[in-house]
Parts: sequence; C-alpha cells; structure tokens
Amino acid sequence: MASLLVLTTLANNDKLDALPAFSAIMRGDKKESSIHRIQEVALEDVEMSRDYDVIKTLGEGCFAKVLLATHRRTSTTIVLKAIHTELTGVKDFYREFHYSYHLSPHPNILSVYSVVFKADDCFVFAQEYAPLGDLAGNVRAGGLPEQSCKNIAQQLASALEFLHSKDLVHRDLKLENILVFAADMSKVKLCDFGSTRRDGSLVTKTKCTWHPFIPPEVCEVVSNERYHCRTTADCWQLGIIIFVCLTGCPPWQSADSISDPAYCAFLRWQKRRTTKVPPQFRRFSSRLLRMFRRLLEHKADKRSSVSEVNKYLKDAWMERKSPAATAVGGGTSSSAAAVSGDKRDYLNMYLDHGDEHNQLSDESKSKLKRLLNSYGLETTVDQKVMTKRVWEWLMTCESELESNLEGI
Ligand SMILES: Nc1ncnc2c1ncn2[C@@H]1O[C@H](COP(=O)(O)OP(=O)(O)OP(=O)(O)O)[C@@H](O)[C@H]1O
Repeated sequence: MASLLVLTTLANNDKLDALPAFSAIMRGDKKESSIHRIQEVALEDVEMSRDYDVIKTLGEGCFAKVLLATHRRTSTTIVLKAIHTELTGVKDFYREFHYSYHLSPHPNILSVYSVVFKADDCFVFAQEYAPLGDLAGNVRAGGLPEQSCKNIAQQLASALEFLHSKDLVHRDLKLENILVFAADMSKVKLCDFGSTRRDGSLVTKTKCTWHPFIPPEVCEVVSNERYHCRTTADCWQLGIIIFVCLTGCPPWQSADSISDPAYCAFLRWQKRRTTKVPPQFRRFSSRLLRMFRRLLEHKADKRSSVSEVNKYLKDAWMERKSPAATAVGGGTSSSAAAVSGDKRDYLNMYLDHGDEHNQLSDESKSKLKRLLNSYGLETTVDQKVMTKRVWEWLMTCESELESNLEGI
C-alpha cells in the first residue's frame, strides 16, 4: 500500500518536512484557504485482518471504534479510527479526515497520517497513539493539581487559537476529546474533528455532548433546529474543561438561565447583581474568577477569545483556605449539599447520556460489533467499567463531604 510509505515517514515525527503544504498552514499563509476545500481521496478496499494485527480497543465514541493496531509488513504501531458507514456518510467522513489531517501539524493536535481506506462496512483512518488515554480517564475526584490544569489550559488554548485562525470551530470540546501524552499534563493533544465546521456554518446540535459543556446560546436552540456555529462556543467549552480539571465536576447541570439554580446563581454574580460568589467557585483566586467570568460570559458576542487564558497562567488559581472551608466551597452545609446534589445529577446525566446513545444506535452498533468480531476483536467496551468508575468517584466525593461536614 503506497500510503504506508507516508505513514512510516510520519511515524518518525517529521511530518512538517514530509508535507510542505503544512509549513504554509503553520506560518498562517493566507493561500492555505484550501483547508476549506474538502478533498475526496480514493478509498482503497483493505482486508483489515490481513494487513493489521489489532492489539486492543482503545475507545468507542458515538460514531467510531478506536483500535490500537500494528501494520504487519512494516511493524508500525498506530491507532485506527473505524467509523461504520451506516453511522457516517462518506462526505462527513471526508470532512473529518480532511480537517484532522490538515490541522495535525500543530503540536497540541493529534497527528493523523495519510493512511485512509475502507474495510468492509467501515471508513478507517490512522492516527498516532496517545499512551495515557483521554482526560476523562485522568481527572479524578477533587480534580488535578493546579500546575497540570494550567498546562492543559495553555496547550488547549494554543490548539484552539490555531483552529480559530483558520475560521474553524471544533464544536465538541470535552474531556474525552483531549488525549494525554504525559502524566503531568505537559503534553496533551486535541482530537476528534468529526463535528468541526467553518465558523458561521449552519448546523444542528451535536448529539453526544454532555449538557454541562453546552454553551447557553446552544442550550436555547430547539433540537433539530439549525443555528450558525461560532468560535465563541469553543471558548465557553474551554472554560468548562478548565473548571472540571480543577474540581473534578462541572459547575452546573446545564447553562439554562431559567431552570438551573447553579447556573442562575453564577449569572447573577457574573452580571454583578450580587457580590456573592457562587459556592462552586469560592475556592478560586480573584484572578481565576476573572478568567471564568470572561470565558463563561453568557452573551456569546461579549465572550473572550481562547487566548484570554494566557493572561492568567502566572497567577495563583486556588485560594489557600482551610481544608474544610475549601471542601464545601467556603459556604454553609446547605451549599455543600447543593454541590453534592450536582455531582449526583452529573452522574445521572452521564448514565442518561449512555442510554440515549445505546438506543440511538443499537442496530448499527451490533453490525459494527459483528464486523469487529469477525476480525477477532473484543467488543465488550467499557460502558460498565466507565459507569463503575463514575460511581466510585461519586462515592469518594460523598464520603469526603460527609467527613468534612462532621469537622465543621
Ligand atoms: N489516538 C488515540 N490514542 C488513544 N486513545 C484514543 C485515540 N483516539 C481516540 N482514543 C480514545 O477513543 C475515544 C473515542 O474516540 P473519538 O472521540 O475519536 O471517537 P468518536 O466516535 O468520534 O467520539 P464522539 O462520541 O465524541 O463522537 C476517545 O475518547 C479516546 O478515549
């Protein structure tokens, strides 16, 4: 397969030299507007089990199965993203591959190789391997150390600045789409450009995003109604990701200014109708509060751009308070109970989301499973393990909370 020549070169980390057009993209040459011209590449039919040894399944999203595999002839280990043809039209596949490939020179965007083919009922393309998985598997109860969160914030902001400079909107920023290459988070990369569109395009809501990550202007859109996507939505999602990394849970269930009490409290503070900092934000320094106020601005056209993050990287982010005060957000036991309730809601949301996903794609998923089983691949992926992990996390949060309350 000719494309494997490129794969071998790219695996040596010299992809910028291998693909000169990319240097122009990195320099920001205006001529590269071809990034908006989606290329349709010839899709060779490949017998996957003949050419690849699949080592294991790394993940399963709403559309794709992600496999760690070795190419037999060259002994190159890569990741194959296999998207069932019934879950994605060929045009959508071309778009995802095109954006993934053209954006991948950035150091904080996952490298995608020029290996793309069709195997039975799947469209497949190859990527580099992230040995430590995604951020969802790395963020634990109580969040990550401050420096790790700053590392993540800085790298994500850089990746998104690059995307936005090309007039592209990622639209699906979440922990599962950030891959980890170093335990201290000094190397993370953004992936999954399946929802990426040109700024201003007419779109419908993405199906598999958790409610807390959806910006208020998108929450207001009715299902199946079309709206113009904007880079400002990514700025909001970056703010939520930073919050979740710092605390281990999202700030509210939904950015709905009518029905969500935690979001309403934040909005009152943000609009300076009260000086009372919402409980879930009380552990943060005034500088970090300023950043959240700007990234999580309710009105999209007033929201700061992703580069705002860079202004706060040298500041302290957490208030140094007594452990008990920090654990309950510096508030009363009733605010602690509210935080606990939020966590339970988050768990429910996660489980609801899983059910919705299963119902939506049961038939297609079983076809995908049959296909993958025919390659001898295990297909009992991780929903149960994930659910168990979320439950364990919830239980840890609640027992920590109880002991903190006893100490008050
Ligand atoms: N290159 C990689 N290395 C290691 N793990 C990966 C890699 N790519 C993806 N994964 C794992 O597979 C999961 C699903 O991948 P991906 O987000 O690309 O699929 P998807 O079907 O497009 O997801 P979504 O449900 O967001 O649409 C990721 O959350 C991650 O855990």
